[in-house]
Formats: sequence, structure tokens, C-alpha cells
Amino acid sequence: MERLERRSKKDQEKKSKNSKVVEITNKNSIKKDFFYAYDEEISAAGSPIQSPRDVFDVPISGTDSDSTGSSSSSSSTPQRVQNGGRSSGGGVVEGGHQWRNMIDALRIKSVRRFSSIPLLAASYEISRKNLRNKLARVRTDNDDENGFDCSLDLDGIPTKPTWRNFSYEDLVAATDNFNPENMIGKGGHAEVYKACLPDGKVVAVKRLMRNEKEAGDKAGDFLSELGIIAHINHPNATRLIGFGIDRGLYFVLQFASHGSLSSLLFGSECLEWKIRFKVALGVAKGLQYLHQDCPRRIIHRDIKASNILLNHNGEAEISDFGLAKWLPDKWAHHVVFPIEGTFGYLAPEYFMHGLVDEKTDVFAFGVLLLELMTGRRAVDSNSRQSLVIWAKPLLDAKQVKEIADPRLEDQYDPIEMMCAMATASMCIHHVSSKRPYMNQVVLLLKGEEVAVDLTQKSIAPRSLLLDACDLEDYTCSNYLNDLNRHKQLIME
Ligand SMILES: Nc1ncnc2c1ncn2[C@@H]1O[C@H](COP(=O)(O)OP(=O)(O)OP(=O)(O)O)[C@@H](O)[C@H]1O
Repeated sequence: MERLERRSKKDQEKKSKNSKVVEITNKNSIKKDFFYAYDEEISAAGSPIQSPRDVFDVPISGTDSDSTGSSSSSSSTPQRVQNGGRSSGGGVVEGGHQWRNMIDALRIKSVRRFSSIPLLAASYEISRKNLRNKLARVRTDNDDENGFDCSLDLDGIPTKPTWRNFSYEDLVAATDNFNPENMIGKGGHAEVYKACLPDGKVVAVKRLMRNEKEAGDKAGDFLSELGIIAHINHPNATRLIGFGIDRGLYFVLQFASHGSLSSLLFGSECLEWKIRFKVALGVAKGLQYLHQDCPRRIIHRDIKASNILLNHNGEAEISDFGLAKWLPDKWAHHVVFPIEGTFGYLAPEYFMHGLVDEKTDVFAFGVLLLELMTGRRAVDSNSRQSLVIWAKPLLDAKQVKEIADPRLEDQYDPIEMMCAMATASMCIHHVSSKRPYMNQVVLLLKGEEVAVDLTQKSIAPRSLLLDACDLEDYTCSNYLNDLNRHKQLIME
């Protein structure tokens, strides 16, 4: 706790001096020099709490979401979202009632005007099932061909997969000596090559670039990223095939043939709405898996269009786990420095105070949704305007036509667009506790009803950090001011 207070004071001092807290590397990417994290168990009931949150908590109630005022829930600890946040009571996440009314009204109209929607929905379900079967087959193929060892043990239980350790010569042969013609992507930290293994399997080889970092730090980062990707097993996340540690550090990944969402969405051709919506749902499911369903939970911390890849089925895959962190099992304050990520996608509590939990990703997902709906980038490269700042008043006024990408020329499903708008406006809420969890986001996107009481105040002791900036009283205009201030600091 002492440590928390000391750090908090320091942070306050830093904040008050309004020091330039970030520096830019690789366009909008933000890096600082050190990292620390700490956990503090603050279970009121004395039992460990599943969800590592900061003082924000989002208790779920079975009541309608517009119950106002703080709850004096004396009951034990805030619970993790269960059952997809559903309740028999109906309603949507706070602030969602108006959206719900509009979406319902549209639905009624659409029975007449868009009679094909149920059919579309049915075929979508079918194709998802097909895809799941295909993915299962692809995985089995990979198991044989690419070093995955998913064989069954004597009890018929799948053994843990293993990954192939590629020699430098293997990688040179696969990439044609890292031929620049085979380079399919370059980020701030890596070059990615399309490569072909001796059995004909096409893969992506990600070569970490030499940079100013000490060899030890680099190896640590590599191992941390490797550990996280190796842990992940979901159709909406990049799959690891192997790695190389000979003359450099390499990841060998499943190849995503359609490249990054960023190149498709901001490319010369208009990306059709059906694909955009499928991508949104896929990323939401991938994040739900990372945050809530995988054996050790993970926050990605760098959700953005260039880190979403599309595979040959047009299915979205979350990639680049270079900044990802394990979420501790216990309820935790988690403060992270350096503040890393990409400007335009950073949640306010993160860029102002380094506070991080799964809601940091939820905010970034909201920005990604805005990009999908509008066809605009998180930060406009010419005007440097933030998409969140631009979109907020339009979302509040529910201006569907103004939000929708003009290149779509009305070629979009209005119900899906409305659901996406409602979801985005909740995800980019400036107060982290008011944002939905990713399982709720999946339901919201599908237009299903989610009952969540987000109005309760935390029963947990509030940290000095947050008391000082009192996010409960932190208004949207404070947020926009802070965002602008930070933008100016970064651009200076
Ligand atoms: N498995 C893959 N299949 C196809 N293309 C890929 C794959 N992995 C990466 N790419 C391409 O390479 C680009 C850079 O990859 P990645 O984001 O992993 O690099 P990075 O240096 O870690 O990026 P950042 O600057 O965000 O840290 C991606 O945007 C994408 O276009």
C-alpha cells in the first residue's frame, strides 16, 4: 500500500507538472522507459476475486439497467460477469435504452423492408458452423505438418501442443534469404515475411528487428510474447507454428492471406459492410477469449487495425502480442509503465495514469469499431483529429448517416450499423467501469439484450490514484480536454 501511495504521489507530481509523458516511436506508437506493476488483494470478503480490476467494478444485477444511484450492495465482492451478462430482466447496458428503442423500431420496419435479414442471419450461422469445422480440420492438418503435437495420451486426453524450433537455415530457405520481395509487413519492432516450408505450407515469419534495446531486454520481450502466443488457442487469434532463436529472434506464425485490416479498410477499394461486421464480431470474440475464457487471462494492450489480420476465410485474427500482459488471478490494481500502445486507441485512465485492465482493450475495441463504421483512422493523418472526439457527438445524437462510411453508399445493414454504434459508444465511455466486458460486447453487437447495472459504485477501497482524479466525476468534456492536451504534448 505504501508503495501505491508513493507511486501515486509521484504520479500526481508528474501530472501536475504536466510533463511530457510520452515519446513517439513509429508514427503513433507510444513508448516509455520502464515498467512496473503491482497487485493488491482487496477482497472485501476475504476471498480471492477472479477479475483483476482496479477500483472499478461492474457488478451485474438482474434488474433493469436504468436503476439509478449507487447501490449500497453490502454483498461481498463484485462479481465477474456471468452468463454473458444476460438476465431475464432485459434492458441493455446503461445508456443503452434509447439505442434499444431505435434498434427495435428498425427491426419492426425491417421485417417489411429487409425481409432477407433472417435468411442472411441463418446463412451466417451455417457458414460459421462450416468455418468452425474447417478450422478444426486446418488445426488437425497443422498438427501433423507444422510441429504441433496434439496427439492423445493414453486416457484419450489431448497432450499439450509443442512448437517447432526452426534453425536459421530453415528460415533462410523458407523466406528465400529474407528476400525483400517476400516482406509482407513491417511494424515498429518487426519485419514479417511470407515463407514457404519444405512441405509447401505457407507461413509468416516475423523477425524482430535490432533496435536500441539491450540483448537481455529483447530476449525477455521475445520470451514473454512467445509465452503468450503459445498459450492462445482460438480461431480469432494468430496461431503460433514455431520460433527461431538462432541469429536473431523469430516467430513462425500461421499466414493470414488477406493481410491486415488496416490495409483493407483504408485501401483503395471499399471494404464491404458484411466483412466489416464479421471482423468486428470476430475481434470481439477473440478478446472475450483472451479476457475471460483462456486458461490464463490476457490483455492485449495494442488493439488496432494493423494488428487485426484476415485469414483465407475472411475471419479476423488478433495478432501482435508484443505488448500483451497476463492478467493476474487476483483482483488487482494494475499500473503499468511504460505507457505503450497507439495514440488514438488509448483509454483515458491508461494514458493519464497508467491504469490498465481488460477495459483498456475494450476502449481500443470501441475505437476499432468506429474505424470499421466510418472508414476513418483513429487519428486522421492530415488534421491529426482523434476519431473519438469527432464521433462522440454524432454517436450521442445517433446520427447513423453521418457516422456511416460514405464509401459504403448506404450498402449496409442498418440494424447492424445501429448495434455497432450503440456498442462503440459504450466501449469508448471515458469511465472505465461504464464500459461493458467483452462477453457483453459480443451480445450487444448481435443486438441481443444485455442487462448490466453499471451504476453501482465500487465497494472496494478506492486508491489514492483514483481518488485524486475521481473518475466518477470525470466528465466527457474533461476527457476530451485531456485527450487534446495529450495530443498536443505528443505532437510537440
Ligand atoms: N501472420 C501474418 N500473416 C500475414 N501478415 C502478417 C502476419 N503477421 C504480421 N503480418 C503483417 O505484418 C505487419 C506487422 O506485423 P506486427 O504488427 O506483428 O509487427 P510489429 O513490429 O510488432 O508491429 P507494431 O509496430 O504494431 O509493434 C502487420 O500489420 C501485417 O500486415
